[in-house]
Amino acid sequence: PWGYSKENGPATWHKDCPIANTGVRQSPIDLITTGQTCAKYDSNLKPVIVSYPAFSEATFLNNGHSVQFQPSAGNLSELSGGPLTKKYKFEQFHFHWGNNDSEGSEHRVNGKMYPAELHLVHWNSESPNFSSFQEAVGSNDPHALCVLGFFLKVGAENASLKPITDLLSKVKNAGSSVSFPGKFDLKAVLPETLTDYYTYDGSLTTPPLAECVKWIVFKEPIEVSTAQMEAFRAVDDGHGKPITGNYRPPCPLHTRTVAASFK
Ligand SMILES: NS(=O)(=O)c1ccc(-n2ccn(-c3ccc(F)cc3F)c2=O)cc1
Ligand SMILES: [Zn+2]
Repeated sequence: PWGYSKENGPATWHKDCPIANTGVRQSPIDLITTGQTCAKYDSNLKPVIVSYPAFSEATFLNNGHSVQFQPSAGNLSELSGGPLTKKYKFEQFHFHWGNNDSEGSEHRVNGKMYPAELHLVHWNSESPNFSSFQEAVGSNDPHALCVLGFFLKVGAENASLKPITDLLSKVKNAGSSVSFPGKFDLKAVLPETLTDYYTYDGSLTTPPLAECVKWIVFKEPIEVSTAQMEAFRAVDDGHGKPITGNYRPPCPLHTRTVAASFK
C-alpha cells in the first residue's frame, strides 16, 4: 500500500495511481506570491463562510498515514462563500506534519514549508450528480470537493486544538480509533475572519489523487505549541515507526492560475 517511506512514498504512487504523473491539476502546489506565475489578486473573492455547530459525536482515528476526525453522518456543518457557488457539507478533517519544525505542510508559500497543515474536507451537497461524499470523490466533477487548508506554526498552545492533540496518544497505533469524548468546537480553532486566502483547482493529495478539489488555503497560520507538535510526531504508521512527514511534495502548476483574495 502507499505511504510516505522511500519504498511506498509519493514518487512511487504513479504505479497504482497514474494520475500522479499524468495529472495536470495535482495538489499540493507551491503558492508563489511574486513574479510571473504568481497568485493574482481577485477583488471578487468574498470571505469564506463556515457554519460549524459543535460536533457532538465523532470518531478520531489513525489510518496509518494521518489522524482524522470524522463526525457521525448526521452532522450539519456547512461551507459556502469564498470562490464557491454552492453549499458544501463537512466530511472530515485531518493533518499533515513533519518530524521537525522546518517541514510538514503540503502547500508552501514561496518555497517555505510550515510544520503542519490542517485540512477540512467538504463535498458539494447541491450537485445533481451525487448525494454522498463517496460519490462526490468518484464523480469527475471539477469542484465536487472543497478542502480548506490552514498552516500550523509553532507558538502559543492552542487551547481549541488541545482536545485533539491530547487524544493523539490514544491513537498511537495505526488502525486505532476512539470515539471522541464530548463536544468539539472546530469553529474555535479557526481564525475569526476567513478573508485572506489563496484558491485554485487541484486534487486530493494522496491516492486516489482525484482531480475534483477546489482548494482554499488561508494565509494566516494557526499557532500550536511545541508540545502539541511533538504529539503528532509520536503517532505510528503501522510499521512501528512514527509517521515521518506525511506530506506530498509540490506538483507542477501546468496552465493553472492561483487567485488571492488579498493584495
Ligand atoms: N489531503 S486531502 O487532499 O485533503 C485528502 C486526500 C485524500 C482523501 N481521501 C482518500 C481516500 N478518500 C476516500 C474516502 C472515501 C471514499 F469513498 C473515497 C475516497 F477516495 C478520500 O477522501 C481525502 C482528502
Ligand atoms: Zn490532507
